[in-house]
Amino acid sequence: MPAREYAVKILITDKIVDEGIAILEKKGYTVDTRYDLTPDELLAVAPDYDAFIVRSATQMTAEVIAAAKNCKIIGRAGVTCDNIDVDAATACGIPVCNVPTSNIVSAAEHTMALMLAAAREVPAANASVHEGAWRRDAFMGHELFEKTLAIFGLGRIGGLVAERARAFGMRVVGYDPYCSPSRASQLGVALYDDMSEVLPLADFITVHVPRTEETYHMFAAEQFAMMKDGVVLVNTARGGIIDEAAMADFMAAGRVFACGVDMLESEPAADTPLAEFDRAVLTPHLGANTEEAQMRAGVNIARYVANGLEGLVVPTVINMVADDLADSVAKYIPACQMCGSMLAQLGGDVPKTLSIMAAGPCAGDLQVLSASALGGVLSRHGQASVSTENADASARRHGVKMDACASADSRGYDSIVSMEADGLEISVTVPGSLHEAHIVSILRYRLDVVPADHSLVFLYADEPGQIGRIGTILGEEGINISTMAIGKRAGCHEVLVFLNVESEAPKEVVDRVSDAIGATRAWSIRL
Ligand SMILES: NC(=O)C1=CN([C@@H]2O[C@H](COP(=O)(O)OP(=O)(O)OC[C@H]3O[C@@H](n4cnc5c(N)ncnc54)[C@H](O)[C@@H]3O)[C@@H](O)[C@H]2O)C=CC1
Ligand SMILES: O=C(O)CCC(=O)C(=O)O
Repeated sequence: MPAREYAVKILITDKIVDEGIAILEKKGYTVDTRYDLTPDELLAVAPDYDAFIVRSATQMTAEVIAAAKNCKIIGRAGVTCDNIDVDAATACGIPVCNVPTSNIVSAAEHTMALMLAAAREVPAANASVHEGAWRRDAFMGHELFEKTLAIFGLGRIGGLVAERARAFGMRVVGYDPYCSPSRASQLGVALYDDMSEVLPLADFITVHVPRTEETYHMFAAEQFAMMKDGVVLVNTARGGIIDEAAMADFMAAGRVFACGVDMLESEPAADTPLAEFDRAVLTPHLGANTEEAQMRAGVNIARYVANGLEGLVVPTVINMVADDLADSVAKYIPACQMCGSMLAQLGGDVPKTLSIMAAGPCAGDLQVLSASALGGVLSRHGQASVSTENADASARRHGVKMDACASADSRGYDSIVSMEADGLEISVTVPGSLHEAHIVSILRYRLDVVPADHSLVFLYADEPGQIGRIGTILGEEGINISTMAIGKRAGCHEVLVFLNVESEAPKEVVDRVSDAIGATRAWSIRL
């Protein structure tokens, strides 16, 4: 990264995981965490910051955004950006990005938890036992098996709920005017065009639509009147979609058996009419509150915000060009940047050629992968910001001839990107949802390593005792090895050792190791 003239400051106003904060601090940003700012305090400090990271509690109003004169990006560590005035940000030229798949599994699982808890009166039964009672007859619940579940909103979370409900043996029907019949049929959901046709069919109803003008009080007295007696409703989407007062009336009348509600109309709030019902299972916006979702959200939003500050491609910008980039491509952006940076360090100069070959779902946007790889290559040579818009011009300016192609051979991985710069090769794959890039081949030596900030790479003859020599010298020099991977290449008597080290090894140390093991090549790599 080029030296900065002033401290770039990031304000985080809702708690994200420490791992996310560490990513930003490692890049040299000043990170302030202020989790209890009042709206007025936020307005007052807004001009001081280059970037903001929020979850759902902070209101990034038009006024705050206008005050944030130095803001270059706003990151939402979650899915929904309805607490950010996105139009105001767009008008100010500020990209807003999110992590759209970070918490969807958690939200879907919370939906199932609420559905089961409501159907079996788990909270009330639990409370009674805590009070010393043993009232088995008081709690007679309902099975999910062979019941009809109506899902309103068949997007990311609605789709995951459909899969889970089918595993419980439920019949699943749905209403979503924007869902294609083929998606519904893939999900095993009978799709209806009219909400009023669906309501009388359902034993259970779950809501997964955004809160918009169209969906506000989408479930009001008129809709409750169309539902089956004894229906169970779940809302983990947004408050206000269900009219709480109407639902309370139908619960009081015994027409609604129970409900599970994660999102109240005004948040934070305990003054809902639902609070008086034991069979109203209420949680304080916990859909995304799992270790796993928060790790994905915090780590990935930190990476995206850093990208935005460095002028690199931000895969999940919702108000500008990179909108709607599939997660399968998005997670390869930092991976390609990292490999580009490694290739530039292996080659020692800007390469004359840079070829990208991608296989699997990541091949869905070769332009983005190429721009990211070039960004990594050029970050070592004075140009930090490469986007899809300026990639061609940047390549021409630096004399890099680029090409990219998709391949049908993903070598057994879900997706893989192989890149070659002047004949030097690196292949990377990014399994799972934590976006951890694994190098699976360097210079055609096969291995599996997640590179750290500092690493050492040696090529040497495969003879007994070599690893011991390396370890001894690094130990003597006070350099701790955190991980080690050995790469082999068919028919080659040399091996490649890749060592992640906890601090940068000075050149004299690298030379000392090289001499001791007779290395034919040695590199010290910094990411
Ligand atoms: N409880 C929590 O912590 C969390 C809640 N959420 C909420 O869950 C909801 C769903 O999120 P995603 O599945 O990621 O969104 P998504 O955008 O993938 O899906 C929303 C679906 O609703 C459909 N839809 C829009 N208007 C509709 C209408 N009038 N009638 C029926 N369908 C309509 C859309 O076509 C789309 O398929 C959002 O409201 C989001 O804010 C998301 C994450 C965590
Ligand atoms: O934990 C959060 O930030 C809220 C999650 C949420 O509601 C969302 O991502 O839309």
